[in-house]
Amino acid sequence: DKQEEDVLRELRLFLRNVIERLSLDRRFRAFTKPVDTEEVPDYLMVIKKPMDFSTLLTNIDEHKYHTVREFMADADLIWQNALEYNPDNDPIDRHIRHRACALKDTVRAIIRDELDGDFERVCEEIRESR
Ligand SMILES: CC(=O)c1csc(NC(=O)C2C[NH2+]C2)n1
Repeated sequence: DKQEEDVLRELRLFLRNVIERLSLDRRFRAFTKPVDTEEVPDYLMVIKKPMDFSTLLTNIDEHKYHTVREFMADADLIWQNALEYNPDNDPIDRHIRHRACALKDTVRAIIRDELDGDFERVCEEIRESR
């Protein structure tokens, strides 16, 4: 109904704003677009569900996320994939793991500080009612 569509529209606006702010952070540049499988040919053999900021944005615009929890499941893939694909003790792997952990902490802090628990509960109620 109208009020429910207003809630879901507010959810999309909030999630787009989170992605926009993450995309402006230079530490997270490697996470802005899908990994180029021409440059990194074995990536899809290791990582089963690639994710990046541009894909999250497309998903938001396609109304794929009805709750913040659903969005977080995909957003967490970005840093989880980076930790999995970069396990070695070499400087490049360690640098991207450090950025992956910074992404994990940054997303959690934004959600903790800026998402009203009552708003997420309304989103979950709408989801369960459908
Ligand atoms: C986005 C992401 O996790 C990514 C892109 S390239 C990369 N890692 C490397 O290129 C090599 C350094 N050891 C593997 N990781």
